[in-house]
Amino acid sequence: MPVIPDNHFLTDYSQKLKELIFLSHPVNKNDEQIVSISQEISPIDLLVFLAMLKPENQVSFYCENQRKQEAVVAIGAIKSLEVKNERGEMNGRYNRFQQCQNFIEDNQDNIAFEDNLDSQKIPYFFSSFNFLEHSSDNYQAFPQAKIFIPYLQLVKKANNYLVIVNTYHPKKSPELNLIKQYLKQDFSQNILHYYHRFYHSQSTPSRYTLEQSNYHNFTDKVNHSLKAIASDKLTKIVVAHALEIKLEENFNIIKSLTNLRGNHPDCYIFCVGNEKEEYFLGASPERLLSIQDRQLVTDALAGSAPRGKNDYDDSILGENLLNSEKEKREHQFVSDYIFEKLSIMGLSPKRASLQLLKLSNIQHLWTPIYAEIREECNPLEIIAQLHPTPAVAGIPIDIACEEIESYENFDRSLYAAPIGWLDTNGNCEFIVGIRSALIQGNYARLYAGAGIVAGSKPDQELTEIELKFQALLQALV
Ligand SMILES: C=C(O[C@H]1C=CC=C(C(=O)O)[C@@H]1O)C(=O)O
Repeated sequence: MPVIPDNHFLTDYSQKLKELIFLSHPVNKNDEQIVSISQEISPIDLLVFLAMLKPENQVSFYCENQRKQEAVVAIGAIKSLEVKNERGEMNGRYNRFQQCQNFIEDNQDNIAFEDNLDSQKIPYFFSSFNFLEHSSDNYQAFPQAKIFIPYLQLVKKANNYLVIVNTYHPKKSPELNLIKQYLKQDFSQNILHYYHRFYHSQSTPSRYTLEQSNYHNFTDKVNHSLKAIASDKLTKIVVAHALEIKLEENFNIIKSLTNLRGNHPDCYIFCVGNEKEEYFLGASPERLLSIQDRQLVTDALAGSAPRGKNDYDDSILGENLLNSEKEKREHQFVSDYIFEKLSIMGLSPKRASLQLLKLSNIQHLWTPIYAEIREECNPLEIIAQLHPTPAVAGIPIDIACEEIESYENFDRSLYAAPIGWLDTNGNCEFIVGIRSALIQGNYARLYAGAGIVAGSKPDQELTEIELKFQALLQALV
């Protein structure tokens, strides 16, 4: 029988653990080795782990795929790299990915693994990139590229839960032994029990004010894009819109993520937090790049329809989507682009047949694309080639990005951008940060976009982005 200690101890437990891991941490002087220790624990909700163990003003990363029963949480940065604005840089489009790759190469041999940890298969590098490699905004919540090794992480694979602490405390030091003892003390029970009290004491935000909806801006942008398409400047462009809302109190990040997870079991639920308690979160159905044991998978995802109110309506909507000449064209641009990019890299990609991806609120045309990785290929090199795909930018890519920059009156930040993790062995999982929002205290900017091709109708595109916003609003407020 597990003994549940009294509340004083429980409060103390997570507090003390945070102190040991984050506060009383030695400063790295001469690029010392990072010592990595791990402990298998009994099951715990990763959001509980995040809520209870993230100290204020520490960076964080969370990504969960319920279908695959996989999730990761990373808290604090023991080592990190930020790449700021790259306008005017030579080869700026690829440089930020290259810099992050260099960071991995410089650090991956500098981690000493204790225990029998199969370190090769564990995410160690957590990363996010802004949609564009530069920005004209004075303030940016997230830099153009960021990669970090965390102090504390939790990795879930099916029913296995592994806590990892990365530290500069020397091997066999008393501090390291103390941390190990703490991790062994019925960790999950201790964290969970106190969390229930914490969670129920949080208020539920309800009322919000719409700071800006300006949907006419969106339809204006669609009309403008249709003209650019008619004049052959572009073939496709993804027009995005930002909805700004304000609450009376701060957004509750953990509750929002819990709601997103409940409402969107087929999506990746994700959240990236910076040192200023600003968060970028969402429920994305789109995988940019997954590599596991040299098997690469990516998604061509474009073309949308709502879900039906009953099975019959739903299958009609699905059939219409599969047979729509305009939606298929919009989709094909994406599929061909990804296929071509992977082929140019010498990866011999293979496409599955076109299918429907049915999500709780929307359905999409979907072509999974597979390839086998050669030894010399590193994941960030592939991401540099793939991002942005025409599912979030357009065709031709460079012209679409120029239009996006000059016509969108907001910074995309991490919207539609690569967010993911890598291990020390070439495995990775990166998603595309769509169906997402930037949260700063009681303010949120929600993002949604729609692909525009010849034949797109502004009203229908507006309905599509309203559907996407609705899903986010339901989770956030
Ligand atoms: C750019 C977004 O979605 C993309 C992914 C799937 C379907 C899309 C579409 O049908 O327009 C978009 O290409 C977004 O949701 O903000």
